[in-house]
Amino acid sequence: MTASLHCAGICKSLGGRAVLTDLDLKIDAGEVVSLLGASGSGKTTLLRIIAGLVEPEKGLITLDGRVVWSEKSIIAAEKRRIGMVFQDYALWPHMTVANNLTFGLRSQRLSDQDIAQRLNHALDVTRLGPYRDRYPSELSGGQQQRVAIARCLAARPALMLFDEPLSNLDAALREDMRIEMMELVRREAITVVYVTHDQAEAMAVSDRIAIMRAGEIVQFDTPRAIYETPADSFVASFIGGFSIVRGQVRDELFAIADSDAETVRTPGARSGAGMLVIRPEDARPAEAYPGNRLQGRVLSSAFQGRCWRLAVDLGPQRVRLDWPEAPPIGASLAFSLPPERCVVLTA
Ligand SMILES: Nc1ncnc2c1ncn2[C@@H]1O[C@H](COP(=O)(O)OP(=O)(O)OP(=O)(O)O)[C@@H](O)[C@H]1O
Repeated sequence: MTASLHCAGICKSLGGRAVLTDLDLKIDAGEVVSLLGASGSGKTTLLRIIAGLVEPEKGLITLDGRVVWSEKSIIAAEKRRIGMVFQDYALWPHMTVANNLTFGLRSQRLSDQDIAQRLNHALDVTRLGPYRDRYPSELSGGQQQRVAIARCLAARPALMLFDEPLSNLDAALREDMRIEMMELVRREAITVVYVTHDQAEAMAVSDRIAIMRAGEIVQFDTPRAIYETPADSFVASFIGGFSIVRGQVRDELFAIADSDAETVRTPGARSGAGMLVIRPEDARPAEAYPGNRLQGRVLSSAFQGRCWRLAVDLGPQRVRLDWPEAPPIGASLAFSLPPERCVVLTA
């Protein structure tokens, strides 16, 4: 009973400032979508509006075609069949795990048998059975987060909203928890909106990512499409590891600004000021693409398991490159880039 979500023309101001401006977002049933953006870009506000905890000033929100918010008709938060998982878990400290899970169900006039069945299913899929009689304070952070997710699942939501659900967990646990959480929502085929400011997390969990800047969605696409063709330099700067180099394009040749470095062939790039996106993994030996050769000075190197991540000074600008070895700091390094990978964004 998973639902599609459509937000159209959402406007919201807070403290006299526009936080969301004419925002549109359309999510298919069963899809997992991340809202990715810097702090203050409006992600949490949008999530709270979808949940019904905050009202927009304008717009339309439908769940599976049913209006849940418009200027004329509003469905209360508790009637929207939306579950929410917060970073601080929001469990009731004085209730056991089982009671945390069933408390909300009791107000829904379900039979005892139905409640027991939902409780057991939620405990089962989150592997919390052995902890059913514990209190939240007797559980680890990861276990508490599983209780919050189990509580959502027990309510059989049509849509689940996650607000930075992993940010209170330590690094080692985050990935395990992320995998487990996503396996679960995929198995239950629940539509998910997932707020994060962590690009790697968004890439890992999402079918599509909505990148937000100052209350607007600047790109909405699959992780792969965003990685291959970021819409602009703002989006590219959000994708981990990319370097963005300022310069000028003339006749599909990119010249780095304030530098006498050689030019780089950038097929299809429009003439004028632009930003060349360099993905670290695209660095090749200098002789691989002689027409796309650059030279710089090694500033630092960090071992990454399969390669070294180098910071290289190209004159006034720096780039990050993956390289099979670590040249000495200060050494000169020549490398090349495949022309078809050289994306130029307008400045
Ligand atoms: N109650 C409020 N009154 C006034 N301004 C608010 C209020 N709540 C949020 N804001 C402002 O609205 C903007 C968007 O906030 P929001 O929490 O939605 O951003 P966010 O992208 O979720 O950020 P973060 O990643 O830090 O949670 C911010 O500039 C914030 O300061």
